[in-house]
Amino acid sequence: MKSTVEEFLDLVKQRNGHEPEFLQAVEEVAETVIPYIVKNDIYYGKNILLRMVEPERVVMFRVCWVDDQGEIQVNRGYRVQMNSAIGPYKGGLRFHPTVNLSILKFLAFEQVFKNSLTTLPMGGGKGGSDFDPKGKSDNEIMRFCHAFMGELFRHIGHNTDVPAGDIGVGAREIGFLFGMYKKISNNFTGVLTGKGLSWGGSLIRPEATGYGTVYFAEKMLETRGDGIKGKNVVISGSGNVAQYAAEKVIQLGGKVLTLSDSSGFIYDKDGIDAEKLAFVMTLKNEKRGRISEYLNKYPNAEFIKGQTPWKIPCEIALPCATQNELHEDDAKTLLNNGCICVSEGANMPSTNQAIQAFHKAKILFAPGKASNAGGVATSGLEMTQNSLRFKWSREEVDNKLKDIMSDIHKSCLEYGKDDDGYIDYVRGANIAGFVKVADAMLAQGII
Ligand SMILES: NC(=O)C1=CN([C@@H]2O[C@H](COP(=O)(O)OP(=O)(O)OC[C@H]3O[C@@H](n4cnc5c(N)ncnc54)[C@H](O)[C@@H]3O)[C@@H](O)[C@H]2O)C=CC1
Ligand SMILES: O=C(O)CCC(=O)C(=O)O
Repeated sequence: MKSTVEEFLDLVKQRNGHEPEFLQAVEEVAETVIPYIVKNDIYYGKNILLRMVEPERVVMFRVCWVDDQGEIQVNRGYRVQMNSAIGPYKGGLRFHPTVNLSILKFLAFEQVFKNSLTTLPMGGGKGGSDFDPKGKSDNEIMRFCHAFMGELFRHIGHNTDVPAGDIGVGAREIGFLFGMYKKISNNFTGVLTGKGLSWGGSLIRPEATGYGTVYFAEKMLETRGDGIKGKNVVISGSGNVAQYAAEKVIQLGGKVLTLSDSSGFIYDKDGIDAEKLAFVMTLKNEKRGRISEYLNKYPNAEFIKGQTPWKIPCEIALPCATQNELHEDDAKTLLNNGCICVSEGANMPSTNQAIQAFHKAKILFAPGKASNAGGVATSGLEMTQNSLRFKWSREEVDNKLKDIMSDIHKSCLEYGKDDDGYIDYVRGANIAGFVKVADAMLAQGII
């Protein structure tokens, strides 16, 4: 006899068989949420999860632009508007050659649960393009962003859908996208978040995802009477999330040993301190160089080509680069080396098999939809400030961010505590995120 979870996943597979990342994200949710639905009459028999895996709308469009050599380039643009039951669609834009519908649907699906967990009124969406920003001039980036917004503007709005950044989309790109939206719509509105401080942006938004990931790790460690201070921390990535996760770890007295990019990782056994991190920020955000160039300035560090950093012994691991960057073998290596806490800064960086290994060893493990929700939460705070035509101080936003991460942690405890006291943060986050969206969908009827 097939279980309800298997039957559900078979159906989702029939419809989305060619979308492996999306199926992986759905499987992780279904395994914890379906048993909850079965036990709760108000959700049972209403196909609520089946409705949630179907995007409300998917927009796919052509993006034509001219490169510096005068050649016409053609890319594909997308916006997946997944669920608007609790608020306008909200979620980032990713510019990376690997972008396709499977990746964006997994990200949009995760975003629905994550945004629900933030306690703020935001639905879930995600978008982007297969455009590769690597090696492009600022003018090419600008022309691409303008062309992309030339179509996307029809589908977004401050009460409809509010995009932001993700991989390959940072402050520079948000500026170009916002400029074009404002020009075509003749409207200065909070239609994007991650804006510059002088034109509607919020303090702490650039830091928020990385800081939030570390605040969440602290909350988890607190449940065991522990903290970040004095811990060895291994971080992957060297982009927005990794940089500010590293900054917060350093501020809290932890030792950051690694950072990475798609070419490999650097291992600095003396620790990456504030000065070294400032060098990485300039290298990555301004010079747009490779992480291996760290050794030009700090030759005592090592560069390990083509590998992820999980074999470096640590107590805390923060995967902050990309999806499926931490496999079952990596999880076992981390565990054998004494890792006690994994807080995901990236979206779905650990495979489902790696998560099982962490759960089996009963270490602290937080899925991205809980631990990296600080970024979108602070985007929600940016939207609030835009609506109020007001600006909160750095300290005010940071305190709100801390409170939100603490509330997310409480929600995970409410739905994720096992009989033996172990906290299954995956189950906790999935069910807490589901309940709020499902209740709104039920109240709004079959639409
Ligand atoms: N920026 C934000 O506010 C949020 C980002 N995230 C997630 O965090 C992760 C990182 O995003 P950002 O730091 O914003 O992007 P970013 O563009 O600033 O940096 C991406 C980083 O990932 C690395 N990377 C990309 N593809 C890789 C690959 N195939 N192998 C190894 N490294 C790779 C890049 O070298 C870079 O260090 C993504 O999973 C994103 O979805 C999650 C929540 C919010
Ligand atoms: O700030 C936002 O709206 C998007 C953040 C994001 O893309 C994410 O949480 O994965």
